[in-house]
This record gives sequence, C-alpha cells and structure tokens, in this order.
Amino acid sequence: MIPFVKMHGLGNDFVIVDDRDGAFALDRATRQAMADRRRGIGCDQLLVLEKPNNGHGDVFMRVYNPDGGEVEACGNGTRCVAALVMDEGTKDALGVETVAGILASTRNPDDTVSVDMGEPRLRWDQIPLAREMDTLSVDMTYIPYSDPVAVNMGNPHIVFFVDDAEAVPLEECGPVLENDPLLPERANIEFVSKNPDGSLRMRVWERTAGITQACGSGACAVVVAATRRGLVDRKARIHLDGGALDLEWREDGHVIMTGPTAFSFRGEWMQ
Ligand SMILES: N[C@@H](CCC[C@H](N)C(=O)O)C(=O)O
Repeated sequence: MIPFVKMHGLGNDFVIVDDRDGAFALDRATRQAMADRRRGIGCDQLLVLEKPNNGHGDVFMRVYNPDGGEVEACGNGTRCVAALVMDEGTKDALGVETVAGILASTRNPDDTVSVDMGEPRLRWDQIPLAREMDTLSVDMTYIPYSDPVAVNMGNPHIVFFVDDAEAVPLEECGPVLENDPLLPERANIEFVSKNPDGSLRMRVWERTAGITQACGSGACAVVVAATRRGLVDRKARIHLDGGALDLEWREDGHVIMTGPTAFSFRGEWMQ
C-alpha cells in the first residue's frame, strides 16, 4: 500500500506520495496508473517527496506528468508541498528542493503561500527552441495566433498574447502547439489577454496534462513575458480557470508567486 495525499492549487490537482524513507521507488507504470483519472486516483501531476540532498532545502520534490515522465517544475505543486510540510512542524518558511533548484516558500498571514520560483531563462537555447531566434518574438503560428514569447521557468513555456483568451479553441490548438517542431522538449502553452482593470486572463494547455484549471510556473512565465512586452510593470494578478495568482518579477530577477493551497483527501494506493 502506498499512502498518498490529494491536494490542489486553484484546481490544478496533485497526488503527493511521501517517499522520504525511500520505501516506494515508484516505477513509471505505477506513476502512470496512479495519475490516470479513469482507473487510478487521477491528477494533473504526481509529486513524490524525497529526502533533501546534502541538507539543502527541507524536502526534495519530484514532479511527474500523467504519462509518468519526470519534469522540472510545478509552481502550484510547490505551494501545496510547502504547505503540507509546514503543517508537520512549526515553521512558516522552508525550502522545497527540485531538479531546478531550491525554492524558498513562505506561509503568509492570510494562509496563502508564496514561492520564490527563481530566475527565468530567456535565451533561445535555454527554452529550448530548435533554432536561434529572439524569445520575445518566436516564429510560431496557429492561425490567427502568432508571435508568442518563450520563457523557461525550470520548464518550457510559450506565451501567446491575444485580444480574448476566452475565445481561443485551446483543445484544438494546444496539442498542435505543444508538439511544434520548434520545441525539442515540447512546451506548456499559455494564452493571455489583458483585462480592463489591468489584471491578466490566462488559459493554459499543459505539456502532457492538457487543459488544466491553473499552472503556477505558467503564471510565472506570463508575468515575465508580459513585462518584457510592456503590458505590465513587473507585477500582475493573473486569473486562471481555477482562480487568481499574484505574481511579481522582482528587480533582482526572481519571480515570486503567491496563491492558495487546498487539501482534498488522504488515501492508500494498492499496488
Ligand atoms: N502544473 C504545474 C506545471 C506542471 C508541469 C508541466 N505540465 C510540464 O510539463 O512542464 C505548475 O503549476 O507549474
């Protein structure tokens, strides 16, 4: 039996397995089965907690997409894991270690969690893109959408700015754009429009997971892309299908994401 916790950040949902004792070593088929919404528990990502490396950080978080493959980052998942581990003790601040680095996480008085998601990488070969180009004007089109911005937040994101994000046929263009030949590691795809009050509306097609209610690393990529395009001044409230996140791309280059976390249930997976 593998005990798990189900949590979500704005409806972006996670199965979290605590493997800090190294007891489970979940193979790819098991990860896939647990994430399967029809036959398993179901989630957008499976998060596995491990011991931190050499005392760096308080916990190590591995992120797996629903196909069982490991990915580098998960913003909403980091907030959930930080909240879960904070609940074990008395600390309101800790470091969540990931393959992309240690993410400093803090619980705020209103119970939201803020995570320092680190610095975006903006060179074409850091996204990565298949050939050299300006990441502020990427040569990618799905008529009538074109000219997106590319940002790597540990994982790759392609951000399209459009007049009306609600009108985008995301279920049609998401899979095509995710698999564009320009993207050797594929990418998460965001469509964004600016609201009259200055906030942003974002819809997301996550790499492998498809349409999700929210994507934290995607929201980080969006505040960076919108700042580079002159649409916001380093800060933005971003409205996703599942609710809002507050983002800041600080002058020191780090992106800070703030939002809620929610516990759903605990259970046990029978192998
Ligand atoms: N939901 C996550 C992102 C998950 C990873 C993504 N699907 C990928 O393949 O990079 C988030 O909140 O950031």
